[in-house]
Parts: sequence; C-alpha cells; structure tokens
Amino acid sequence: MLEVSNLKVCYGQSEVISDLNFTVPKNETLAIMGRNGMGKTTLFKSLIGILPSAGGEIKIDGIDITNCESYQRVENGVAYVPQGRMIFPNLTVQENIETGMEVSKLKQIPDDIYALFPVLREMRHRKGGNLSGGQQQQLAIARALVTNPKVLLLDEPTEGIQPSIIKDIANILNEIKKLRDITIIVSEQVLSFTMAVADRIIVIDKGEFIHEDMRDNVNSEQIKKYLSV
Ligand SMILES: Nc1ncnc2c1ncn2[C@@H]1O[C@H](COP(=O)(O)OP(=O)(O)OP(=O)(O)O)[C@@H](O)[C@H]1O
Repeated sequence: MLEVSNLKVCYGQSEVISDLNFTVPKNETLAIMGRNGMGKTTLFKSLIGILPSAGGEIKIDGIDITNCESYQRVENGVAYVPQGRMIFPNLTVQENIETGMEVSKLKQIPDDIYALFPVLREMRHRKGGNLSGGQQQQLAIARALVTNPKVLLLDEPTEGIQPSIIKDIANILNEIKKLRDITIIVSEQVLSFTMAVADRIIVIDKGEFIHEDMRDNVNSEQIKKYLSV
C-alpha cells in the first residue's frame, strides 16, 4: 500500500505540486491522467526519490520512505518504469533485466518473468537499443519487476507505442496484478488504455487532483474533456 500525504514538490522557486494526498491499496491499479505538463512525471520522480520533495510524507506499507534515497526506496518496494523507458541500449536484454536484480538478490532471471514476456526470452542476447519501442517497454517493466516491488510506477507506458502493442501492455499489467500482491500506479493520456487496466482513475491538473472515479463509474466524455482542454 502507498500512502502519500501533503506532498509538495518544487523546481527551485516554482511549486509544481503543492499538497497532494492519496492512498493506493494493494491489488489496485490507479491511473493518473492529465495533459502534458500537468505534473505526472514530477509526481512519479518525487515518489521514487529522483526529485526531492519539499514537504509531506510518503509511506510504503506503513514505512516512511520520505527521506530515503532512490535505491533505498527500491529496497523498500518501489519500482519505477520511467517515461521514455530508459533501458540501457548497449546492454543485452538479459543484462538490462539483471541490473534490477541486485536489490532482490536473485541469481538468475526467474521463469515467471520470461513467461510474462516471451519476446524477451527470445531476444535475451540482443542489445536493448535494437528492440522496438514496445519491446523496450516490456524490458523496462521486466527490469522493474525483478526488484519484487510492492508498488510499481509506470510513467506514460503507451507513449510512442502502436495501438496493437498498447493492448499487449494492458494485458501484461493485468496479468501482473493477478499474479502478484502489488499496487500499480500508471500515468497516462490514453483513456482506452486506462479503462483496460485501472480500477480507479484520477485526473491531475496543474499539480492538483481535480477528478476521481472508480473505473466502472467513469464518464468517458468528461475525462476526455479534461484531457483535451
Ligand atoms: N526540470 C524542471 N525545471 C523546472 N520546471 C520543470 C522541470 N520539469 C518540469 N517542470 C515543470 O513542471 C510542470 C509539470 O511537468 P511534468 O513533466 O511533471 O508534467 P507531465 O504531466 O509529466 O507532462 P508530460 O506528459 O509532458 O510528461 C510543468 O509546468 C513543467 O514545465
């Protein structure tokens, strides 16, 4: 479970997030939706500790990680799939996944990872940089999963990915939720994707949450309006 209270994040004097409060329980997928520049990446970077928070508290299963470095947050169960994937282009697929395994002390890549991503097994000796965008996205998710996270953060995982592959990514996230005791938080602009994966949808606007719905109650037209203004 992730609990965030009174979170404040700034770039120098510019306050991008002033007072965010939310809780995401285990086995829930939360989608945070918003237009470009509304604060999704800033929020995720502050949760993983790349950006320091200027105030507030972040807890994982009751443990306060607010003052932890990124690597300590990973040790405490936060995993991050950044926007743009950021895989290592010159390492092989296998080596890319192995970079996530130091934390979990795994000796070899578990079978369940390759079962989720068969294409990565096939391509395990290829350089990460030679994979397609969709395959790189799978690789970034696999690298995050081998840390055995309690909370998996994915920043705009569908960005630059073709529609048929977007469906595959949605299926993979749903499979992960089924197989693991995990909290998934995904930032997105593609409503069809969030409707396929999220239990709850929140809209962020200028660093504030302005709308929240359980997936079954979502008024798609209203959300589309928020995303297009
Ligand atoms: N390094 C930075 N220095 C100053 N301001 C920044 C910096 N990075 C982002 N911002 C500002 O913070 C605000 C939120 O940006 P952020 O990248 O979090 O938005 P986003 O919702 O993730 O957008 P996108 O979908 O384009 O990634 C924007 O106004 C942006 O200009």
